[in-house]
Amino acid sequence: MALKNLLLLAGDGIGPEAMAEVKKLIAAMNDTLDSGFVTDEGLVGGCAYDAHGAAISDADMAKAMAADAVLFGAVGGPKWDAVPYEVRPEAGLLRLRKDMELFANLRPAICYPALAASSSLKQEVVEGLDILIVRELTGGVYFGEPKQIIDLGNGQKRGIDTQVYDTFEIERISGVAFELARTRKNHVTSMEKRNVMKSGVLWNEVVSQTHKARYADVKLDHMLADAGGMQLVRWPKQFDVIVTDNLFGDMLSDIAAMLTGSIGMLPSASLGAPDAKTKKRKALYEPVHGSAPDIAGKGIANPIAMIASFAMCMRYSFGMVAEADRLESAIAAVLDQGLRTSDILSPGMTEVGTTEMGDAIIARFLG
Ligand SMILES: NC(=O)c1ccc[n+]([C@@H]2O[C@H](COP(=O)([O-])OP(=O)(O)OC[C@H]3O[C@@H](n4cnc5c(N)ncnc54)[C@H](O)[C@@H]3O)[C@@H](O)[C@H]2O)c1
Ligand SMILES: CC(C)[C@H](C(=O)O)[C@@H](O)C(=O)O
Ligand SMILES: [Mg+2]
Repeated sequence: MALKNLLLLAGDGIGPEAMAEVKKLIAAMNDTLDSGFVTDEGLVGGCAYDAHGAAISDADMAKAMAADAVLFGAVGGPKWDAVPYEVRPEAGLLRLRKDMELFANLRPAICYPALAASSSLKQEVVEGLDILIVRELTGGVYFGEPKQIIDLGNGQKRGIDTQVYDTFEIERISGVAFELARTRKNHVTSMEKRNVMKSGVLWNEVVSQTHKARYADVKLDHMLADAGGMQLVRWPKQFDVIVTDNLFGDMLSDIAAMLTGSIGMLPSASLGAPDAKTKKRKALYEPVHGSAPDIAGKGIANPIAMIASFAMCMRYSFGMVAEADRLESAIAAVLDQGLRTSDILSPGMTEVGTTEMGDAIIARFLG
């Protein structure tokens, strides 16, 4: 059996706490199922800055490029608030995305039945929710130039970020969304702000052209991104796949996270294009949440987003669909059993910490 090379980048704050649960799962899978995972580890974020003065070292970057898949925890925290912008913790994640060309970020928001009653929204609004946000991840205002602060010399400064999208970037991300929609409810909603932004006008045009040329069988709607945010909270079940740019995708996926009960529930996959010869794609899997400095070190972080990110890794990087399904079912079963970390706690449920939640999911998965 071919070995499966994983690079683990746990990062800062609750990143290492959540990653510890996935490490236990990987060790258990190797022991009992002979899964053949080989892991290496590296530093990213504030811990990498402390060690090397950079948010990720060239050596760890090279390991990420060579791995079959990268598992990423979270980066950032107040300790590094004052470090120079170029080497801030988040720069490590952005470099990984850019250098690995991970243009497609899949952020599924699923409301597990056991959590429907504990959402901040009404039960009927979120019950059975299963949507997928496809976020463009290597373009837009995150990477557009110029990006700078200019001193205007009159006591004023000017901060500039630039939103840039080329046709091929919009074509390839909308292609991913249409392909995935065909495996789901066959419905894509594209979100931009064509009423204000030129890049929004182009986005709308290219998504429509791609649809007409290659995916006319898929239902396509367009929505202004601000209205999309409102509709996500009003009646999220109207959506199947949402395709949107880097910044809108960042914000809309945090909104979608709360539909599932907590940001501690939302996994993601960041994928590159398949290699022309090997068909393998570079990939990084990470929870949508951050390093949660307010709860770091307390042993109470919800590890489900990290564990579910590993399920996505098995599905998308290794074709281990049965195992991925079983892991997701184990998460659902443990929630059905009433176990809750504090972020998803509701009356009558049993509060557990990060380790107990991880142990319970692993036991269900293996049992
Ligand atoms: N992918 C990443 O590494 C990533 C993503 C988002 C934010 N960040 C960084 O993380 C730092 C903190 O950002 P923030 O506070 O805006 O966002 P955050 O996601 O870290 O936290 C927001 C809130 O959600 C809670 N939360 C998050 N994950 C949780 C979990 N697994 N279990 C329980 N509760 C959880 C936190 O306690 C906090 O109250 C910043 O430096 C930010 O740049 C990193
Ligand atoms: C940490 C930060 C750079 C990142 C982003 O803005 O993309 C995060 O918020 C995310 O959602 O993955
Ligand atoms: Mg975000």
